Amino acid sequence: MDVSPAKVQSDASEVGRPVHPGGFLAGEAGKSDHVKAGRIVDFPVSVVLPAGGTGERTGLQTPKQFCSFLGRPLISFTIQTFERVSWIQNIVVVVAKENMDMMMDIIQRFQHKKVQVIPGGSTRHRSICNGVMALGEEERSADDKPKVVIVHDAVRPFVEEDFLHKIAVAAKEQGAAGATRPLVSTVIATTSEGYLDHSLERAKYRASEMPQGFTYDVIYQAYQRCTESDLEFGTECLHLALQYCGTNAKLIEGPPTLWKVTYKRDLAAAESIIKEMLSQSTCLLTGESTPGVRSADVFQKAFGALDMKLDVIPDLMGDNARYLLKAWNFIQVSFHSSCLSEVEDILVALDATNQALLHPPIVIWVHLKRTDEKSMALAESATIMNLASTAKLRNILLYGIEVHGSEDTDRWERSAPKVAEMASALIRDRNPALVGQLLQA
Ligand SMILES: Nc1ccn([C@@H]2O[C@H](COP(=O)(O)OP(=O)(O)OP(=O)(O)O)[C@@H](O)[C@H]2O)c(=O)n1
Ligand SMILES: O=P(O)(O)OC[C@@H](O)[C@@H](O)[C@@H](O)CO
Repeated sequence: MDVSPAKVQSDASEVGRPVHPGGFLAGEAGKSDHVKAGRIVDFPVSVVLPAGGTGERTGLQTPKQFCSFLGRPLISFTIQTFERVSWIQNIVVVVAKENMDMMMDIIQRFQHKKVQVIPGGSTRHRSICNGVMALGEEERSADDKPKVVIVHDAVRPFVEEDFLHKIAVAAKEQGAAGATRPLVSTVIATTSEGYLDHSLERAKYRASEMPQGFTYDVIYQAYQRCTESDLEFGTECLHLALQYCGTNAKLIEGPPTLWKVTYKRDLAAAESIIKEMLSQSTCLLTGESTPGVRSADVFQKAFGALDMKLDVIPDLMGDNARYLLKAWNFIQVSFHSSCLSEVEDILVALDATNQALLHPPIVIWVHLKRTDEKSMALAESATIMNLASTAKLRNILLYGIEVHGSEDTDRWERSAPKVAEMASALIRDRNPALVGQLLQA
């Protein structure tokens, strides 16, 4: 299936609630202060992200690292996770020559920092080798060279700063360190005729994952000394460190989120996790209206049941403006169709923060109508459609939910849970096809 880099359509089925992977959400910014969090790293660390593959096993024309989710290529999520780590000095992204221009465009579009792009090789080892050599280039002064190099597949977007810290410190102490995961399937050896020769005792083995860390000298020497056969057929950097530098890597079991996007199903799983992460926090703007305030408890209960955080505030004025940088999603409860101006204010404020490109927010207008109010005139429903079309160009998705008879307390109590359920579904599903629609609760 030829998927344009612009989007990956998938029927991402829930893959279960993910552990919070990686800090690619701006809200994690405070956590990247390693000093405050007790993560002291007093030596220079660089990263090599091999991204020079073609992703054949996905069956797609677009290499998986460039497949997009919610308008953003997978590799951009991975880069952002690393660039947000303050103790990482620089990131070398290794891509196939024919993809270097596209990679530069991605860096520019998503304003990635600390990133250098270099050409990859015909195999993963050759690409990683190119990345390591680039860190040691002549023009870099001796103190520019890193003490530790973290190597991480660009198609493993969900890595956490805590784990990176463990790998970096272990690599500095031991010379090499690697992430492992328990084996899910037993490993068996086959005869040349394709029959079972023997099976390995699974408890004694682990899956080697990424990130891996090395002192610069170890990984540099390992690639200087390894053979052409290693470069052509090898898949394990830790092996090169042992074989050519006598360095036994420290092995650290990592979280389940370290998995590598390899097959098409992994793209769907990655999209589902990214959506989950972007839908975690929402701000309910009740205004000063009684029904709006009354709806708070109902929404809190509904969102809480879905493990979605909901903060309730009257508006985004004053100190509450901080939510524009913090929460990714907003629900504006209002009475009159004229209150679309409140929605417009949110859209303008969100646009001004320039966050939407990296963290596309959802804005939902909940319109509480009194029985005597006529249904929105065509012009008014066209207004929300127009607003939504403009907002979508800025990666902001706007939806509407209309509730009738809200002055009738009982009726509102009955419909509020439904409204909350619809709002949480819109936030989680983020379907661009529904923007501007005025759903009826
Ligand atoms: N010549 C290569 C081959 C792979 N990689 C990178 O190494 C990582 C892990 O490799 P893999 O999952 O095998 O990626 P592909 O080789 O692209 O996948 P496939 O084998 O399905 O083609 C990926 O980020 C991939 O882009 C690389 O930098 N250079
Ligand atoms: O073999 P592939 O190119 O699919 O993926 C590379 C993986 O082998 C590698 O990332 C880990 O096993 C750690 O070495």
